[in-house]
Amino acid sequence: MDAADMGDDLERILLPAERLGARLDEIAAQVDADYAGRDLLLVGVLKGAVMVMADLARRLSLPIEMDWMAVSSYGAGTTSSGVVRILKDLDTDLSGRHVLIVEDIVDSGLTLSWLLANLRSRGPASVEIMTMLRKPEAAKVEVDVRYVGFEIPTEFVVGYGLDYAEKYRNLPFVGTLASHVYAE
Ligand SMILES: O=P(O)(O)OC[C@H]1O[C@H](OP(=O)(O)OP(=O)(O)O)[C@H](O)[C@@H]1O
Ligand code: HPA
Ligand SMILES: [Mg+2]
Repeated sequence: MDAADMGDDLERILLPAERLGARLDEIAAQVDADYAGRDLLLVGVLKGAVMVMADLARRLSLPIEMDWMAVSSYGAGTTSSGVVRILKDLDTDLSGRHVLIVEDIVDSGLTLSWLLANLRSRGPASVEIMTMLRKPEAAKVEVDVRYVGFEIPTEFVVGYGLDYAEKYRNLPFVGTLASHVYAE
């Protein structure tokens, strides 16, 4: 799916695919340097982080493991309920592991602050966060994020894994939707 397939549903492209890829090249180089000589476990947060997890993992030279967690705070809407539920837990025992949580977006920060506390309670050697997008002005709680792709304005965005009512995850770019989409 690309912009041309969206008709008038697309408002504007915030981050084209080339910028996302170029930024991931830089972040992967940093992660490779920071975790050299250590065993790294990437924990992707389903479903939004699927694209960034796949694209980051492929850029790393380090051997890594990947695991997945599904938590939900948004349901089908555009604002966080603040209530986080585990829909799927990790298969991996975190004790003594170096963990890098991979996320598509930190918006209110509620999902990640909850997840960080949850994973830290499992006895890992370290837990850090990589997120492709962050909305600094939307933060309800401050979360210490080690690697940030881009800071974006407080607008609801879709694409590159991010959905509105489960749609638009397969756009290669990050963009905003025309207001009529939300009214339908
Ligand atoms: O900082 P916050 O305000 O908590 O928002 C960020 C979270 O919300 C989205 O997940 P969502 O619950 O929509 O699940 P999804 O990834 O399956 O779309 C997104 O993928 C983050 O996990
Ligand atoms: O801006 C957003 N778009 C899609 N999903 C989200 N989950 C948190 N913020 C967003
Ligand atoms: Mg969502």
